[in-house]
Amino acid sequence: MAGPPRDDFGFEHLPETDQSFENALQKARAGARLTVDDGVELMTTGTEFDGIDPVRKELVLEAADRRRAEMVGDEVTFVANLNNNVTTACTTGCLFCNFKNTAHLFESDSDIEHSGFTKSPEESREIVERAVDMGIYEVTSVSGLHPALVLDEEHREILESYDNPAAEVNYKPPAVYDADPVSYTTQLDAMSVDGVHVHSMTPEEAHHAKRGTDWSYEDVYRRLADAGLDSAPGTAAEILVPEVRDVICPGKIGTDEWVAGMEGAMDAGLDVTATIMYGHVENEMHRVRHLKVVRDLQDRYGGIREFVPLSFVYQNTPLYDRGLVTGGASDDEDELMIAVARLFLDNVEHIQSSWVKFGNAKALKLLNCGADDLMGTILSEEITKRAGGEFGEFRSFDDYVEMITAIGRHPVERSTDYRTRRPLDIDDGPHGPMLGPRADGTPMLTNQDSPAAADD
Ligand SMILES: C[S@@+](CC[C@H](N)C(=O)[O-])C[C@H]1O[C@@H](n2cnc3c(N)ncnc32)[C@H](O)[C@@H]1O
Ligand SMILES: Nc1c(NC[C@H](O)[C@H](O)[C@H](O)CO)[nH]c(=O)[nH]c1=O
Ligand SMILES: N[C@@H](Cc1ccc(O)cc1)C(=O)O
Ligand code: SF4
Repeated sequence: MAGPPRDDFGFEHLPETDQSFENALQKARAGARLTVDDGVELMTTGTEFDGIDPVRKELVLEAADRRRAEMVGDEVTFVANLNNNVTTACTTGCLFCNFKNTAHLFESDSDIEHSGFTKSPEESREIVERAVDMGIYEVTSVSGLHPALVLDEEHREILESYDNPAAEVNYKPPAVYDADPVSYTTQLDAMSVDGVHVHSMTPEEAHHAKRGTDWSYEDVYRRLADAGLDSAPGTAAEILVPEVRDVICPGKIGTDEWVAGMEGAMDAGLDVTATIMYGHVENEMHRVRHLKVVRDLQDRYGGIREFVPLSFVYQNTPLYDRGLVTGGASDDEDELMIAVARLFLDNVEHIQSSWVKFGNAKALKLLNCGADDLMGTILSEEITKRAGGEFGEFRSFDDYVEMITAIGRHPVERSTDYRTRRPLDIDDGPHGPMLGPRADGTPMLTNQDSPAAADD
């Protein structure tokens, strides 16, 4: 597993508890609320010895699978969606991320080649238009923290009023860059094609959208919602324990700020998701403490629609290049992450198995370890691919129906908030989306599969 360096960080929080595995398992089976120590016992299959005990692991997975069946039944959901990320330019420098390109490479006077992009609002709109024609329900959009990107023109005026905006508030005017991302509100408005659901603005991005002002997260999310935002992704969470963030993303907002951002989004009336990015330098105590932060937030607010465990994709990342990790999570760790998330988060209904991170075979296996959602069609992917992930960028509705039916579960197309659901029958193919604003059941085709491309 992620190897020897994990012991080298001098962490204060270690996977040590006063609980026993047997007690923790008994509580989990009885549906009692788990403590952090209970969670750590389950996640490690017992802290009294090193390594995963295969027999105990099966008992944890079984308990989680049973809990999933009790909480949400045998349906497996997925959403017809598109990822449309606006820019890869970022000034934050997280060590697990290969999505970003250093923002100064995008400046007009830089002649260093790079593989990044910045889309204009018009380009974003065209991309979303095409996907809405294909039947998508949702567009997911997450971006780097581009110095010219502002909430709106009022925000730009405030940032320009600083004496030295680049140093004080991480702002440079669009004229400095080859391409202008304009503003978050303009981009969201451009992506709101025919009322398609716009899922965007992580707490990190919301923090960027309020830099240099005294605006609250709620104010910012309200303005974003007015521009077309429907819900917010709870990425940027990584591991919500300061000593881990200090190692993997020292330039990022802290744990409290992430929680404040999520609260602001929910105060503004938006649904959110929550995530964990695991399998790097952190240990099981960090993972379960993270789950506790999410469970406490959900106790207070109730707006977290799903929890998404993102297994760290290590290949092309600075963490791996610099020898801080030697790999990602093992299969056992992925299974136990999903299972303990299901058992610990007794107040979050849906746990996502992310095929883009796990591949089909493991993603299906994880549906028997506590997960009940199989992500979305996405049509395009940059974060995982650029980090070295190899599981592609598209799953068709027929793929979904076949895979989910093959494991004896029931495929269901969902809305982002899970409130609208449409069961699919394997005998009624070919299958396509029905919930999007222009969806009519026609199968979605990617450029690669389209008849036009085949003629080339
Ligand atoms: C790339 S950022 C984009 C949005 C914004 N810049 C932010 O940080 O919130 C979105 C999320 O992708 C995930 N991510 C980035 N690199 C990853 C990797 N190598 N493996 C798994 N997840 C990754 C992280 O959880 C991160 O918060
Ligand atoms: N877009 C990606 C997701 N998840 C999006 C979800 O499918 C869903 O639409 C959203 O969470 C709201 O319910 N998950 C990934 O792991 N990678 C993506 O690129
Ligand atoms: N796009 C993010 C994942 C993501 C986005 C939105 C979510 O709601 C959940 C997860 C990634 O690939 O890592
Ligand atoms: S995770 Fe987000 S903030 Fe961090 S470097 Fe990548 S794009 Fe930038």
